[in-house]
Amino acid sequence: MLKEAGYTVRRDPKDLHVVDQAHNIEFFYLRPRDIATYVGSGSLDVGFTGLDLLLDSRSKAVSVADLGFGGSTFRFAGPVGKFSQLSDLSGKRVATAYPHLVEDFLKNQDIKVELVQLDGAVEVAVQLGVADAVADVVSTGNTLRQAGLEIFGPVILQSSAQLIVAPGNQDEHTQLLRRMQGVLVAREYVIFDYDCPTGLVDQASAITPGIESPTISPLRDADWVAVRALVKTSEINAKMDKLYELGARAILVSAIHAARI
Ligand SMILES: Nc1ncnc2c1ncn2[C@@H]1O[C@H](COP(=O)(O)OP(=O)(O)OP(=O)(O)O)[C@@H](O)[C@H]1O
Ligand SMILES: O=P(O)(O)OC[C@H]1O[C@H](OP(=O)(O)OP(=O)(O)O)[C@H](O)[C@@H]1O
Ligand SMILES: [Mg+2]
Repeated sequence: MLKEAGYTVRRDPKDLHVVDQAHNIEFFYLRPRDIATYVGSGSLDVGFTGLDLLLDSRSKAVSVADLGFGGSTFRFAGPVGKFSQLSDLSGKRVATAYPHLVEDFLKNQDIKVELVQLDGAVEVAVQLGVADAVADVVSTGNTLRQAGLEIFGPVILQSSAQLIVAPGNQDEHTQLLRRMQGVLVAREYVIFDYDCPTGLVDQASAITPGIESPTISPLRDADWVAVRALVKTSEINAKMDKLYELGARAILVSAIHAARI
């Protein structure tokens, strides 16, 4: 995303530090767990990290934008059929690599457990006998299934990538944030161009209203107009079907390289 946003990024995945002279920015590539700590202490101005890691770090860094990618949920899981609700965890051993996140959540729910702090691969902790249940990042759920575990209890957290800043540093990130949002919009939308019978423009505009309003341009044949509008990537096929059924033709869909809406 940084590359798409026009910044200099590392070429070698082993590089830990890159200077982008054109933008007067230094980029540091850190372990996911350490990013919020650096930003919270003020040694770095801004950072990209997961909400789960930000909360677990208990750092003073604050999120200024949800970047809408890197989504996961944070859940409790135990052997199939063994736990059904949160209160079943009382007094049990719970393995996690996010002890503060789990501790804060359980404190709120007034449940006491014995936390077993691990560094990763926590799903195997139950099989190896060091814990009765786990609290971990779940995306597809494949890792849990393979370990013979199932989720139970409430969602601890919905996490996704955030742009975080040092406290009191809110002004440092405006250009970075705007550019990242531009990349997100470029990924989220496509451009629709199509020919529409002049009498059907209102109906076609209702299908592709665009952001403010679709662009309608005259064609040489007065019975037709050209329509251009932004459409959500997730709606491409449904909108093409509707437009074609309505009578629109020559429907072209193009990717957006960059955008600022
Ligand atoms: N399978 C996944 N799907 C989506 N997001 C994930 C997944 N696994 C981890 N994450 C997210 O990625 C961020 C960093 O976690 P990650 O597990 O990559 O760190 P790590 O374990 O320290 O690094 P690594 O896995 O590279 O050793 C967290 O915010 C987490 O929510
Ligand atoms: O629900 P899933 O799609 O299976 O994804 C979730 C798994 O992905 C991450 O593990 P990672 O590979 O980062 O290993 P780690 O546990 O050592 O961090 C996370 O910690 C879960 O174990
Ligand atoms: Mg991991």
